[in-house]
This record gives sequence, structure tokens and C-alpha cells, in this order.
Amino acid sequence: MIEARNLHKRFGRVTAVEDVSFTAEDGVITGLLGPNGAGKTTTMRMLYTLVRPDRGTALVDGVDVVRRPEEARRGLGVLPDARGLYPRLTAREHARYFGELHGLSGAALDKRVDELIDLLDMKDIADRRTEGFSQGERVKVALARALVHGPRNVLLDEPTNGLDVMSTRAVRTLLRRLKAEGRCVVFSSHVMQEVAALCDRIVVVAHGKVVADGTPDALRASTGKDSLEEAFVATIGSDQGLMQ
Ligand SMILES: Nc1ncnc2c1ncn2[C@@H]1O[C@H](COP(=O)(O)OP(=O)(O)OP(=O)(O)O)[C@@H](O)[C@H]1O
Repeated sequence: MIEARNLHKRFGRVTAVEDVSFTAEDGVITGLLGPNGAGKTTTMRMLYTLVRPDRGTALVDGVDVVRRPEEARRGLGVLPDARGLYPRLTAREHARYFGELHGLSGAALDKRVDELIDLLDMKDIADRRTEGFSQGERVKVALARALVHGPRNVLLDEPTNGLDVMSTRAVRTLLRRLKAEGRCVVFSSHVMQEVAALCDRIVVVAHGKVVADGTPDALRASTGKDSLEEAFVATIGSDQGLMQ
């Protein structure tokens, strides 16, 4: 479970996150939806200990990410916005390396890496260096790296950005599988259709604040709109940045 409580973050004169609170439960896919610049990436970065909040608290399975960052990180799998691969390592070596950092080794690590290569349909690229990989191939490697230690909580920043239809479907299948395994899955997106297709729960962020939080049905009911698209536009007050 991941909890964000009154998170705030400023960068100089820019307030990136003004007041973000939500709870992402286990076995649920929670979507952080908002237009460009809403504060989604900054929120994610605070949750995965890359950026320190100015105020507020974030907990991963009850562990405070500021006070006990290493312990919090052990319970997290993260797909950051900058995928940041090592060009000289192969896809398989990436997954192995991060597995080793998490204390895996030997046959157990080999088996886990093979499983992920299979699951992410990466057999053709597994033993190529990542230099020159396409956007979709890079996301797959970054996902394998994020999931190699079987984390209970998974944070993904715009996981389907730049992916074609087949790769998007593969990522959706993977997220549903993580949910079925009882993991806590949080992903951010500015694409409403993406969130609508996957999420049990939607946290809408605009101008650094949570402006709506609930199931897709609850969001429709609270805005009195029939379609999710109209409900989002009503919640945010504009359709800017929400369309693909
Ligand atoms: N390191 C930083 N220094 C200065 N300003 C920043 C920094 N990081 C984020 N910001 C600003 O904070 C605001 C929120 O940015 P953030 O990246 O969190 O938004 P986002 O919702 O993820 O947007 P997008 O969908 O475009 O990725 C933006 O105005 C951005 O320019």
C-alpha cells in the first residue's frame, strides 16, 4: 500500500505539488491522471525517494520514505519517467544487474529474469545491447528492471508513453497481472483513455492538487456526466492536455 499525505514541493518559484493526498490499496490499479505540468512526475518522485518533499509524508507499506528510504525502496518497483538505461548492457544484463542489487543471485535470479523476458515478450532483444533500442524496447527493459525483485508496490510514470498498440496491450496485461497478484499498482498518465482502460481508482491532479478521487463510476456520478471524458473535463475545468 502506498499513502501520500499532504505532499508539497516547490522548485524555486514554481510550486510543482501543492497538496497531494491519496491512498493506493493493494490489489488495485490506481491512476494518477492530470494534464501536462500538473505535478504527477514530482509526486511520483517523492514517493520513490528521488525528491524530498518540502512538507507532507509518504508511506510505502507503512514505511516513511524520508525517514527510512532504503527500506521503502526495497518494497518498490519503479518505472521512472527517464528510463535511463546503460547502453553497453544487454536487456538481460539490466534485469540481472538490478536483481543482484536487490540481493538475488544464482538459479533463482536466472529463472526470474527468464520469466520476465517471456512475460514482456523480449526474447528477440534480450541479448542485444540496449544502445539504439526503440522507445517500446526501452520501456520493456525498464519494466523488467523494475519488477525483477517482485516488489509488492509498483510505481510507473507514463508507462505507455510512445508505445505502439501491441506494446501498450502488453503493458496493460502486465499491470492487470500485477493487480491479480495483489500488488499495489500506481501509474501516472495524461491520457484519459489509458487511465479509463485500466484503473479501478482514479486520482485526478491539476495544478499540484488532487481535484477528484474515486472509481470511474463515482467520478461520473459526482460530475453528473455520462462519459468519463466529460467528467474529467468538468473536474479539471478544461480539456487542455488531456487529449492524446
Ligand atoms: N526540477 C524541477 N525544477 C523546476 N521546475 C520543475 C522541476 N520539476 C518539475 N518542475 C515544474 O513543476 C511542475 C510540475 O511538473 P511535473 O513534471 O511534476 O508535472 P507532470 O504532471 O508530470 O507533467 P507531464 O504530464 O508534462 O509530465 C511543472 O510546472 C514543472 O515545470
